Amino acid sequence: MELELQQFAWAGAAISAWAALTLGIYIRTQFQRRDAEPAEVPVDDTSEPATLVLWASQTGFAEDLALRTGRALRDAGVNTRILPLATITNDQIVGTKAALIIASTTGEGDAPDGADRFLQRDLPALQGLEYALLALGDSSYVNYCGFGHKLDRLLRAKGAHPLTDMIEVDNGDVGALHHWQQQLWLFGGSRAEPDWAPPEYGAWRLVRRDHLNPGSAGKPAYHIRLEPQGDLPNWIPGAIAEIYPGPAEPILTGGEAPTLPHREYSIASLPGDGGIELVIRLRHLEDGTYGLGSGWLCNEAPIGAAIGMRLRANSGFAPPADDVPMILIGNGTGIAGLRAHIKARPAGTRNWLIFGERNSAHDSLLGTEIAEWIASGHLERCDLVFSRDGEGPRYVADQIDVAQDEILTWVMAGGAIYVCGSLSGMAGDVDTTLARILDREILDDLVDQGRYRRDVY
Ligand SMILES: Cc1cc2nc3c(=O)[nH]c(=O)nc-3n(C[C@H](O)[C@H](O)[C@H](O)COP(=O)(O)O)c2cc1C
Repeated sequence: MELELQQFAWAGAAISAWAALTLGIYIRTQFQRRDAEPAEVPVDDTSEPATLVLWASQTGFAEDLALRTGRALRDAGVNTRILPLATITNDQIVGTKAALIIASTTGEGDAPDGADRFLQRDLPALQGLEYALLALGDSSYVNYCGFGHKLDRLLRAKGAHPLTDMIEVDNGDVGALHHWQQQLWLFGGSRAEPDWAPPEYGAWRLVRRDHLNPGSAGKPAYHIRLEPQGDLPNWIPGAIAEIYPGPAEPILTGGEAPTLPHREYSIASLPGDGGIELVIRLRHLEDGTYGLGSGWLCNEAPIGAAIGMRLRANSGFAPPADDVPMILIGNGTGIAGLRAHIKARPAGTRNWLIFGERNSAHDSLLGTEIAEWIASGHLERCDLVFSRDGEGPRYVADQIDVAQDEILTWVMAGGAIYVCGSLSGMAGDVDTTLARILDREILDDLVDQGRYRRDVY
């Protein structure tokens, strides 16, 4: 079913100074209240100074490694506090023994959302602090481990002492992780811990592959469904599927070690759907071949094929409480991550979808389902923005600009903003527009409060 761009009511007037001021005060007050609560209570109530494990994560891997690191230290009896780098305060550092920092890089050498504020904060307690740094990255990016390097420079400049050289982890490299694990004994960890290994792939089956955009001027996108060969695991919206991008029988049943790097996709379904659903666009490479993961799932794997997949929680894109109004923003295959959230929201919750694609005639990804959500009131408001339809705002950032008064109203009502989709051309423009409407500092506060979350790629 085709959908027309929904008419939006707009107040017409520019945002008044009054609204911006009130919003600032409102969000700051909330921020202070939240900030006063400890992010995590240490498990052991000893007088021994705590060792900090700090993480900066965009899609959950650094956070996951921080939890493993913290657990390994606690198992060895070390008083450990695991905290996000983004919100660490000077008081939380004062009197601590050492800091183990795990930080990924996102964008083009950028800090994960909110974490760059650490670089700007006045933290005299860093002087003399001993630390170790694990930098996660992917060497196919120009700014390999860019944020890790930035952090390392800053820590040294502020007088902190590295106990070891920074360890770079290229695309989850197991050897580098073992290296980190071995260094934990310097911080009181045990040398007897078994080696960390990535979780094993579970056995799934490809049961459906529906072409979502026939006739599109863009590349084909598919709605893919996988069902488990054993028990269905549990997950919550935001979770990520790690797919083995090739024939999986040898690793699932033949005991062979995986030879290909995994590929990650936002999960579009809920456990109640009985399977994992993904929305994937077939990526065409310059040499005429297809992307590794998208080529396997969209083109090569026959229906019925065994698929190796493991799930990873992503607390950075975890759902808000039901009473929090939710603004969901995205484009293209970003509908996947948004769909899981929309489906999980109970009836009666306030949800606003702002979604962009090319042509309404061919690119209304999941258009029938979106129409049903509108009809049932599950979406209180829906703005579909088609860049090539030639009328109205062209991109989601333009629509946000047009609807800025209502965005403000939703945020002032305690709303949260979730963005899923492409980093270049969407998430960056959305971020700039939101910062202009709300003020950059307020947007940063929303990040700290978990009310501005992104799953962008
Ligand atoms: C959108 C995106 C941008 C990325 N940009 C970079 C980069 O500029 N440099 C780099 O070394 N790694 C980059 N990476 C790789 C991540 O750092 C790597 O996947 C890391 O394991 C993610 O950890 P996290 O889940 O804790 O965020 C990028 C990953 C994504 C998804």
